[in-house]
Amino acid sequence: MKNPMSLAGRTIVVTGAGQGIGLGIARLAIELGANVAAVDLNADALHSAAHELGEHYLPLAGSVSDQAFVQSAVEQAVSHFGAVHGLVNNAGIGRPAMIEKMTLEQWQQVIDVHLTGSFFFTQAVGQHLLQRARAGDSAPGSIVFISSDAGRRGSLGQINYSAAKSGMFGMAMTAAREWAKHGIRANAVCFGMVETAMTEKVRTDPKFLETYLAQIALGRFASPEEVSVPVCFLLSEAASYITGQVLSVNGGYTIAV
Ligand SMILES: NC(=O)C1=CN([C@@H]2O[C@H](COP(=O)(O)OP(=O)(O)OC[C@H]3O[C@@H](n4cnc5c(N)ncnc54)[C@H](O)[C@@H]3O)[C@@H](O)[C@H]2O)C=CC1
Ligand SMILES: CC(C)c1ccc(C(=O)O)c(O)c1O
Repeated sequence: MKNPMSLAGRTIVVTGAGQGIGLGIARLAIELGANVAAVDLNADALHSAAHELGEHYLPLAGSVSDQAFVQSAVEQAVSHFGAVHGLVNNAGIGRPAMIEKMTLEQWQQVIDVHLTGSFFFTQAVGQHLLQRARAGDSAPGSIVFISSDAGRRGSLGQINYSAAKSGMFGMAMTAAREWAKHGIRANAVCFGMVETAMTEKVRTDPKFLETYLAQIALGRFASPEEVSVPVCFLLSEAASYITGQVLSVNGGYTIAV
């Protein structure tokens, strides 16, 4: 029997793949047999992973909030690998400030990357998946939106980020509803605290550290490697009956029915 978690012969676009969780997802997807079109603003980071990840890895440097770049990145992925079967909207930034002090620039930068960037990629990849569906492919692909518990329960100093991460749920559910009849699935994954550069300040500040750890049922933060597994699961045929869902991967930071 074929391993249902296999991504053999699939091409996945991963945004924010230069480091952290995105790089973890790219590595695991390739290990599971996929080709990965890796998108990031940081060209040096992308190119330094190229040697390790080999011929199944296509680095594409640019911003997710530049629509012309997004269109061209998806075209390059299709022409290089033949088709695209999956998308992970992972690129993210934080621009923290308390509500009363947040500038419009801080608000807008976060919205542009998380929401507008994910919209551009979902639209461009979605158009390609729809084309394949119309040509007879009954399961053309799967889209994963990377969200956060900040979008479920709020996060101090992050009204921009929390709004963007709640928005990822809405985008996943809408894409799932619009495209289910074409066999295209869309889900969101909601992470708790993962050990990456993005959270270094919070994780290493004794003032925040104890408060956070005390709220996580498993009592520890996650590694980028372990949170990449459920993302690849959702991209794979093992998740063929899962769409429109928000999967928490947070060590029990939020527990609810
Ligand atoms: N680290 C954590 O604890 C959590 C992270 N997340 C989400 O996971 C995703 C990945 O986060 P991390 O790996 O922790 O962050 P990170 O800061 O280590 O990596 C983010 C990557 O996105 C890239 N990026 C930023 N803006 C971009 C743009 N405009 N276009 C293309 N690439 C861009 C950066 O260059 C970087 O390589 C983000 O969406 C984040 O919000 C969600 C919950 C918790
Ligand atoms: C509330 C979630 C887990 C959270 C908290 C803090 C940060 C950060 O400092 O960047 C995040 O990115 C989060 O997703």
